Amino acid sequence: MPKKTIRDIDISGKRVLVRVDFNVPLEEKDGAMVVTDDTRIKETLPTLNYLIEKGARVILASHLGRPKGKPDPKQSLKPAVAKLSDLLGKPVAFADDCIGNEAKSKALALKDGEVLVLENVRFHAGEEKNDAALAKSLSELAEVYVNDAFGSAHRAHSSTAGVADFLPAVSGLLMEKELAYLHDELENPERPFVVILGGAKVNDKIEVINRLLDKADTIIIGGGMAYTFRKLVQGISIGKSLYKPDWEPIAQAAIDKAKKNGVKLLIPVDALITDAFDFDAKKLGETKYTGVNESIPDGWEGVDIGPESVKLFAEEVSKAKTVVWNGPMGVFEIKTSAKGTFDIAEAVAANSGAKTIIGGGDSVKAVKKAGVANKVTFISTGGGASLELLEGKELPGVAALQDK
Ligand SMILES: Nc1ncnc2c1ncn2[C@@H]1O[C@H](COP(=O)(O)OP(=O)(O)O)[C@@H](O)[C@H]1O
Ligand SMILES: O=C(OP(=O)(O)O)[C@H](O)COP(=O)(O)O
Repeated sequence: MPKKTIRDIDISGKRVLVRVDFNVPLEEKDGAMVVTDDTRIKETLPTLNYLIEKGARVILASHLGRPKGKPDPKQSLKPAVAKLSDLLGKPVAFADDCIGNEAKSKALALKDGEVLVLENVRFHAGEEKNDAALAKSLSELAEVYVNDAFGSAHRAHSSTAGVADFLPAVSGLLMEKELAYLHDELENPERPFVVILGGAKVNDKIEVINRLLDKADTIIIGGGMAYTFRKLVQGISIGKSLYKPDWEPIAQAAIDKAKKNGVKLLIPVDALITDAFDFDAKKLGETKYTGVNESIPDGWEGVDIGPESVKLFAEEVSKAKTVVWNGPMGVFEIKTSAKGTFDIAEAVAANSGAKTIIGGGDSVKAVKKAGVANKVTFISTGGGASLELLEGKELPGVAALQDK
């Protein structure tokens, strides 16, 4: 059922609470946090400019990172505010808490066309629990709620879903664009349909594989979840690579279902490994490639796929007619472990005969860093959200909005 958008309601002069997904990659530079990929901010500009032109008073809410329900200066939205102000070419106000007196008085002080950003909603433990009291407090800042956070639409949280119980709720233009494209293009994808999964959010994504096995012809697995599969299929030991015992039965069920459904499940056959990994300092210790199907020694961990895996995956990608990719193949933020991700980005971009869709905050950053973003068909701001849409799930952030 199509949802009402900001075009369907009168918003001039109204205070409008817009949930955006400004969960952008940050890096520390000279002691300050800076945005290293502004795609998610840029993509909200059509909505924000529309609201500004119509004279709405715009209040933006977002999460950033996973701060575990309490304030963490490293996960503040302030760097995103600086970026937004540059992009809009006007000042943007900021409130240090998403609810409370400061947020209220700053929201009430807004004039037509002015913009206020609220601090990270996940600084409150209620956000991820979809706490009604938090949703109500957020709703009291505004007269209308707009959800433009496609990247978070698979989360049923206070600011993505709960708040819609208290305000008229419609979709923003980015949300509308993402849903229209992904829904239409992926309903009956041209085959072979190849899905590439990677990244670090294994808890979220490993569950998705099961349902994608009913849709895709090939599923390629790289990134953090590959090691559980390699342990099971190749019988190798995986050192201290990303792994949880809970993932084993889920991976085994996927392996069995792939066989039953005749879906090709491709996993890496080699890896770049390191004996020390400090993500914040962007540093690896000693690194080396393993041989094919070789175990990873104790104390070492896989941080990228190796050259033989790249060959295997690229060959499969070259034969596809539709490719959906979410999740980097390795820790691409560090130069030494970026090659696998960049090589796969090149392989996806090289298949000009296929529809190629890349989704997710970090995946999009990786494809841009690889310099091939203009060669893919569609860039989505949502990773988990696009996968859940592809699975056929109803996204709670969309379900909460008014039908047309
Ligand atoms: N083998 C690995 N070990 C640890 N982290 C990894 C590994 N492979 C990829 N990553 C990390 O995964 C992160 C992105 O994961 P995720 O958030 O799931 O992707 P997206 O934001 O595109 O949805 C990147 O920061 C990358 O460094
Ligand atoms: O970055 C996001 O998702 P993604 O990594 O799947 O693209 C969204 O902002 C959701 O963040 P979350 O996975 O911490 O809920």
